[in-house]
Amino acid sequence: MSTENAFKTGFIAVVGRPNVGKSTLINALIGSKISIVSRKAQTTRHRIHGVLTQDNHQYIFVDTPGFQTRHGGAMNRMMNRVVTQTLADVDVVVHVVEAGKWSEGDENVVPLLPTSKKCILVISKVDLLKSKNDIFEFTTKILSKFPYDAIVPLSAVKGVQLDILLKEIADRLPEGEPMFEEDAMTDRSVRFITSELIREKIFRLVGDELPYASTVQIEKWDETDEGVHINACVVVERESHKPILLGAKGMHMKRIATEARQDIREMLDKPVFLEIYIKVRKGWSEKESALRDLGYE
Ligand SMILES: Nc1nc2c(ncn2[C@@H]2O[C@H](COP(=O)(O)OP(=O)(O)OP(=O)(O)O)[C@@H](O)[C@H]2O)c(=O)[nH]1
Repeated sequence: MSTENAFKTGFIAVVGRPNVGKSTLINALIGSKISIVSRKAQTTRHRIHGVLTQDNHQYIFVDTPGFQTRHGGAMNRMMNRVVTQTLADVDVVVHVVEAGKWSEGDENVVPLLPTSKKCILVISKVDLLKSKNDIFEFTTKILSKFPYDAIVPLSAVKGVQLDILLKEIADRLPEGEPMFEEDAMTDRSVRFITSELIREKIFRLVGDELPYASTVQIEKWDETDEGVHINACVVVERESHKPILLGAKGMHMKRIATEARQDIREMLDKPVFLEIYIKVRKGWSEKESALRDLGYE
């Protein structure tokens, strides 16, 4: 029997084209970056991005890989399959679009939205709008494309309307006991998170030029009295990817390593010595078996 104060727990996927502000939004909702990382967990159904437990609600945000539209190949097909499977299996989908900016990338997301799920439209970055009136016409246009359950304009950076979004999500979560302890530690290995942190930096810096054509393997992990010595190897598809990743005078690589080292250090809370190499493995994203070798399912 349903009671007003019953605990509600559910899975939430935050989707949208690159750069609309998904990560910023999730970080603003669930707190600092490190707390997301430390709560990363592997379940049989989902890769968990982070968990927020508040009042009598547990919001479990799941990872959804980017929607690939520009590049063909096995990687692309696998990515879209993962997206469709993930969305079929969550309780609430949050589709993020950027205020006043609708592009082909957004258009491509719409057919992947499941009609059988609760789907909330978030209009992000409203702090950048010159006039709030602009948003009305923009929103009306989007509403003709999909039967959204709710609309929330917000700014993750300014912290505007985040509580409203949480309320809209909460209203749509099913009743159920919490699945995670408030401070549940990771059951995904720190090595995996380390490789994800490096990968994140690569995508931030050169993602447009190297879309999904790289992966990161941790080749050495030595814990000593002075700290953790880590050797990581970035596997790219072609020789021509190497200079992109390196950047002029190795500047890209240096920045990737510096930023990744800071995050890893924060996560492990001890000194980190990080070396990153680049390896070329021809056509790896075309071969599903090679993908599996490298840890993709
Ligand atoms: N002004 C403003 N900028 C924002 C807001 N939210 C995100 N941004 C900026 O938008 C850019 C992209 O944000 P991300 O959170 O990385 O976007 P994303 O959708 O996760 O991007 P991908 O990881 O590429 O899919 C960053 O420079 C953010 O600082 C916001 O509410 N206001």
